Amino acid sequence: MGHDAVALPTPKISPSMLSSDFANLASEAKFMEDCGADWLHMDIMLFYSENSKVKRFNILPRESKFLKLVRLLKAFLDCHLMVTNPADYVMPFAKAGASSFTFHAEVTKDSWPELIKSIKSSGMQAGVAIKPGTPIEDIFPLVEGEDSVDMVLVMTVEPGFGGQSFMPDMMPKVKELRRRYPNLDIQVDGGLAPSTIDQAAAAGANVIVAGSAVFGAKDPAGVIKILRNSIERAQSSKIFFQ
Ligand SMILES: O=C(CO)[C@H](O)[C@H](O)COP(=O)(O)O
Ligand SMILES: [Fe+2]
Repeated sequence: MGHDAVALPTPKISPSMLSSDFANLASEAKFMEDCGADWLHMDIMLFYSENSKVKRFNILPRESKFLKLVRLLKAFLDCHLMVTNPADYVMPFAKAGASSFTFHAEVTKDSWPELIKSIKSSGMQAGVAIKPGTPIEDIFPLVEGEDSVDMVLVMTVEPGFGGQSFMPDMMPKVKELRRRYPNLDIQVDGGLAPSTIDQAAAAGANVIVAGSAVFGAKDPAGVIKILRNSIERAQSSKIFFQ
């Protein structure tokens, strides 16, 4: 099938709640929806804490109050789990109303198929994330296998913090994914902003996480529009297939 016949996945803008006012999560979520957000991105970080013994986490997995509030808004909750034991989080997140569950490829090599199966059978979409140092080839089996993921998240910063600089050298990974899988949801996370979005769009990303660029803007709705327009432009020109 030529690329002209391929239905490219729709652009989705997913503001990262990591940059929101945690004391007012529900109203911040509603505000993002009003600004045109498609999804809401939630970061759950216990990744480093378990190794370094530094307890650092953002939204407690068992604290489902926020998830329930957002469920009332019928938002799509895009959950990015930077945890070393993602299987333990599947049921709590499914029960709390998460829409998608993205785990890190670096942590669960032995149990990928079981993990994906359990995420999907509990009613969530499954995603796999890779850190900047992880080669893209590592996750091809997860996209092609019988129990395959719905989305690949290419980290464009080292996981851990909002407000870091976008890593353009991650774009060849995105480009390779888009070339191989024209209709896969490809997410980029870290440092996405009006100044960096065109690089991600040209590489073929269609799901854009942005925290500081959206929440720190005077006009968050305007920023969301700029991000979306860039993806739409790249998709209509099919620049990433050239
Ligand atoms: O996963 C993350 C950090 O590990 C965040 O989603 C990401 O950093 C978003 O923040 P920003 O857009 O400000 O870079
Ligand atoms: Fe994230």
